[in-house]
Amino acid sequence: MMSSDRKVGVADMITMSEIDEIGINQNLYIRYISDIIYTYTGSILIAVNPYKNINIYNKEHVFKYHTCKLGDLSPHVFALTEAAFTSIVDDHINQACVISGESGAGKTETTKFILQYLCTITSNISSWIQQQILEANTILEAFGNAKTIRNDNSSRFGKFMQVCFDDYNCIKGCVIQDYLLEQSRITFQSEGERNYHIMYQLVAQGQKNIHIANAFHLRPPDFYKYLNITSTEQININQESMKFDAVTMAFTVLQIPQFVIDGVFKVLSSILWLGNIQFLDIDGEGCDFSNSDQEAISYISNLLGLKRCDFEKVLLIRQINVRGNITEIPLKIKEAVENRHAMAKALYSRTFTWLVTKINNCTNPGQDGATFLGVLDIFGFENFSHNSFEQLCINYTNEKLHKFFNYYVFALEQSIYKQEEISFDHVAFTDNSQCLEILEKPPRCVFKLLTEQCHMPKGSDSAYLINLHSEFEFHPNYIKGNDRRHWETEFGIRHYAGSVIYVADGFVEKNRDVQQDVLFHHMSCSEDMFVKDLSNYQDHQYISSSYSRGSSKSKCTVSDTFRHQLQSLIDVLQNTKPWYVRCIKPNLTKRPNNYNHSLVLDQLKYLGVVDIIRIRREGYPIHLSHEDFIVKYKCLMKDKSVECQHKYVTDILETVKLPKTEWQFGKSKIFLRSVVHQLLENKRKENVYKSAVIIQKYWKRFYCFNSFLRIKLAVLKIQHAYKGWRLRIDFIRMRRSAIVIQSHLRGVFAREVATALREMRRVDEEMKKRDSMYEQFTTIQSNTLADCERLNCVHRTKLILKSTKRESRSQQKESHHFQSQQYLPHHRLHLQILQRSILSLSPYMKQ
Ligand SMILES: Nc1ncnc2c1ncn2[C@@H]1O[C@H](COP(=O)(O)OP(=O)(O)OP(=O)(O)O)[C@@H](O)[C@H]1O
Repeated sequence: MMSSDRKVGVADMITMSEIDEIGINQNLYIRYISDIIYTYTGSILIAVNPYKNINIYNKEHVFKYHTCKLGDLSPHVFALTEAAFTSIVDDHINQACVISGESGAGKTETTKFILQYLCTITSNISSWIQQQILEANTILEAFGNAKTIRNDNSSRFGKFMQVCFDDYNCIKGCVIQDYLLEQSRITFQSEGERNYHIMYQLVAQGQKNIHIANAFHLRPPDFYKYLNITSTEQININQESMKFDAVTMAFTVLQIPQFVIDGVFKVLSSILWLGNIQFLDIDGEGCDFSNSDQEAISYISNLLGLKRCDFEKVLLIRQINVRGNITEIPLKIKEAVENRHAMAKALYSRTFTWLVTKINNCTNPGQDGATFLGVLDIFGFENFSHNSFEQLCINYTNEKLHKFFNYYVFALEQSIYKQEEISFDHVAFTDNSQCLEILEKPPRCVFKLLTEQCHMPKGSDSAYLINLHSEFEFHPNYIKGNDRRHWETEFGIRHYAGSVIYVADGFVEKNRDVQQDVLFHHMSCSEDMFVKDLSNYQDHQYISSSYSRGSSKSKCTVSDTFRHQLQSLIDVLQNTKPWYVRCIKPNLTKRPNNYNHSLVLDQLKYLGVVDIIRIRREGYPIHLSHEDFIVKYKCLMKDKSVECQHKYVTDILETVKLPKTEWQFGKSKIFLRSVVHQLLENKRKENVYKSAVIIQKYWKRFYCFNSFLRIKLAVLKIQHAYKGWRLRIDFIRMRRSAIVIQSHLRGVFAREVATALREMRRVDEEMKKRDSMYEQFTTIQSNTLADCERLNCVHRTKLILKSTKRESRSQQKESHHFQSQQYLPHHRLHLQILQRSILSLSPYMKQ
């Protein structure tokens, strides 16, 4: 082990003598990113917990890895997620990221990084659902995580999150499946460990906010027994209260109504008060409440909206249904205490399952068969000084997943080699089939024998142990132990990751998981809507029991339910393309820059990393049918005509000058080593890139030309319309002006004509006057002449007549001259004006 004061880097890890010995160092592709170590072996990412914050998970890094292919950039969980996401986009196949490692190795953090990455790269459209998915994690962490000696934020449940995508590859929703919440933590925590985070957060908030304290009857943290079993740690009120605010905020984002949130906190407060009930023994036959219990009972009844008398009965009496007759049996003090613990556990686990269902309802992706990327964050292998039923279930999960991993990586691979008749050296791997058989294979196995005991009225842990010993004494994976003194309390299993000794005490009780039917019956009449809903809510145990057995008599045990869940998980995983993240814990002291070599090597071994490296090196991990190979790599050949597939495939491989040792022909497939495949892929991508550029070029040209034509046409249309409009406007203006001029000229002309007419009329009248005068004169003259004649003064008369004629002629001349002198110019002028007006108006007159 390295000294802790020396900064240890990855280089130290690669040259570790142990890894050299098993000959994998040249295959380990390790790069150093700040202090976190990420490394790939195929599609398996190995991540070493740096135990400190490193700036490699920000948005900048997300976008750096987005659209990059695996291996282009330094190994990173973002690169693996991008590869899985690309596989969804390209192949429309469901993906699964299986994150494993021991407690504190960084599984939960890795899960968060994967979700953060997916939400960021798809956030441009449906950001609300992404926010809800991220906030769902906050709630699950508060209710499902707790401090343990190995990890300050240890997930005490397993989860499989299926992030669903729509046809446009945007996040459509998320479905969460939870596995085996650790219930014992509610009522008991080991030294240095704590209850679930939310308990401390709620109590801390009560310390800061008197209204909350009054509403939920909260007391200081050191008041509650369930929070102070062994831990003497002081809680940081401010910090916990801030986390409480984050949880309530998350509830709001998930659109959970306030009365429901209050209901959840009421149940939590009731659980804490339940822990404070102390019973008084009555002659060893029954029990009653102590004085100090009265406050707790009244608060719990009030918080849960129960009748006090009903609740007291549930605490002190057990009801037994014998052929339809209900018999009431008083509980002894030990039973009452256990019953109270069972109530607390049932309330908490039901609240937790209710929350998961509620989150699923909020983030439901709908009914359509969307593709999904599943992220499995499940408890790692556990081996403590005291291992119980929970450890058996956890280790069983790891066995199941290891088998799936083996199947995917080794067994499946080697069976294909055999089928295709290619020559290969058998790769040995840690096959755990036998261990799984002893745990789960019917009719007689570790879990079946346990369920059998649970269904017996007097089933006990010791009877279970006796059955186990007699059944499996000689099984290679069973350990009865050499020390006879422990035969009545312990049994051991040889797991793939090491032998674990289990203490059988409490197995039957834990597996039975006594349902608090009577309590939930009373809760169904509660005034509190959430409490009522919680009682009506069907626990998955009931659901699975009803479909698996069809009778309500034999309820499923905890292990039955868990096995059902696990099997359906494996079924889902089998239909996905798996990606593995193997998380490694560098030391047991949670310190940065400190690597415990043997600890790391142990984890590498039991996580199957060593085996996987071997098979990657010795095997042919890439296999493609001849057709697929030709379709994929035909682009590398100039001659595109395929006469014989076999020959064409060989031609392709020879064109790229690949050594014959690196590939093999099977019966229907071609098998390639990773190096060869990488080379082919690089060439293909180069080719595809070049072709894509040419296609883009042509398309862009076509697109631009089309756009140009469209624009030109549009411009012409616009010009056309504009010119027409402009001319119409000009014409209207000119016409208006012409009308004005016309009217003006017509006015002038009319006025002049009128004046001329008036003058002519005057001249006419004058002429007529003169004519009448002349007539009068002529008349007078003729009269005079007649008179003269009558008077015989002819001469004189003639003379007079002559002179009168002369006079009259000169007068007439004068008058004519005068007239022509006076009126002719006027007439001429008028004519000229008229002519001019008519000429200037003539163009408009035509119109
Ligand atoms: N990539 C990382 N960068 C910085 N710190 C990390 C990283 N991964 C893990 N850690 C630190 O290690 C702690 C434990 O990690 P995490 O809770 O993810 O472990 P786990 O494997 O999920 O454990 P458990 O099985 O107990 O839930 C975290 O609280 C965090 O402090």
